[in-house]
Amino acid sequence: MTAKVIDGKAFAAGLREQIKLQTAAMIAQGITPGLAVVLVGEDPASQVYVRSKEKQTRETGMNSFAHRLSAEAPQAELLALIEQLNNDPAVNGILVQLPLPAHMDEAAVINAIRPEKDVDGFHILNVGRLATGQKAMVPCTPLGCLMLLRDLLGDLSGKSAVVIGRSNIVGKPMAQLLLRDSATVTIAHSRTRNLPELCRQADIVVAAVGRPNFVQGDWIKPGAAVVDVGINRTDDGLVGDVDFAAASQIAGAITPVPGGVGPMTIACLLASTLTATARANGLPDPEGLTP
Ligand SMILES: NC(=O)C1=CN([C@@H]2O[C@H](COP(=O)(O)OP(=O)(O)OC[C@H]3O[C@@H](n4cnc5c(N)ncnc54)[C@H](OP(=O)(O)O)[C@@H]3O)[C@@H](O)[C@H]2O)C=CC1
Ligand SMILES: Nc1nc(=O)c2c([nH]1)NC[C@@H]1CN(c3ccc(C(=O)N[C@@H](CCC(=O)O)C(=O)O)cc3)C=[N+]21
Ligand SMILES: [Mg+2]
Repeated sequence: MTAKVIDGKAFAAGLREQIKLQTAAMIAQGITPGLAVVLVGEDPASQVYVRSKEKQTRETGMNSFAHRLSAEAPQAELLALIEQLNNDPAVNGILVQLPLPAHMDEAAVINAIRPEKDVDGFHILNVGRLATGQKAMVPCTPLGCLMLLRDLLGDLSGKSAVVIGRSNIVGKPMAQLLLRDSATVTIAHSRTRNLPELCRQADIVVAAVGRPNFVQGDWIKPGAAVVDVGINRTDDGLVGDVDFAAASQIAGAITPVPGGVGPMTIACLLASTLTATARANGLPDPEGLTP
């Protein structure tokens, strides 16, 4: 059997078209959504992502505000910038690119963002809202994965899902979203004992590990949906966390790397910026862009 290769790049392009239309409708009402992206330091990969975010933000008709701080900037300088953005009515969304330099306290920085403008969904209030089933800003990567899975499978109710990875930015919120859709969710991590067996029972496997080709083909249940979040730079180029060649012989559907989850992350960031703008202006949530 050969899996359907899920075209995240095309799905994301379609999403951006919808966002563009809804942004135009908002601009016609005198409201232009604005996204501020803050980059601390000169990490080359982060610079690439930030440039890509700025470009796509502008292409959808939103305002993009970029702020760059040196790797040595004191945390107080970053907190002062966040406070300025919190109070700027033209800024509806704030993203502070992670990771931050080691001298900064990531949680303190994230929690300084006004939760309504926290388009990453990393603020403690949004984490708690998601966990308790309240209206929240939802992390972009898991939201993108959820959209792909719903599009592929329809109702996720009763499906068994294994999420490999328990980070605050991918694994945990992914598990929360799947649980909210009534999937039966197992979260695996580096201390998990019987990972291949757990995966073999799963209708859905989401891999967010950060190890190239970690998930083996024979871990996959025939016909299962495999979502590969991993971004690993190797001598063979960019590869995911799943052994794609092997897994795509067995899975029902699989996301490629690149061209799978990555483009969805950025499209969902724009979707969340539109959602934040709508909520800030007392408008209904945008159609088809919230979980
Ligand atoms: N496509 C996209 O848009 C995005 C891609 N990424 C990519 O996704 C990947 C994961 O990112 P992130 O969540 O931040 O990574 P983290 O490093 O924060 O988390 C990795 C997780 O994998 C677990 N893990 C590590 N080794 C094993 C193992 N041998 N068996 C089982 N679990 C293991 C860790 O377990 P433990 O907790 O026990 O250490 C941890 O929970 C990375 O490749 C990253 O680049 C990230 C964000 C967005
Ligand atoms: N505050 C914050 N929010 C984030 O969402 C965030 C972050 N920090 N730090 C880094 C990670 C990583 N991340 C990616 C986004 C897009 C691609 C992406 O577009 N990937 C392309 C390939 C890009 C390439 O060629 O390098 C693809 O998979 O097709 C990947 C990874 C967001 N992150
Ligand atoms: Mg991490």
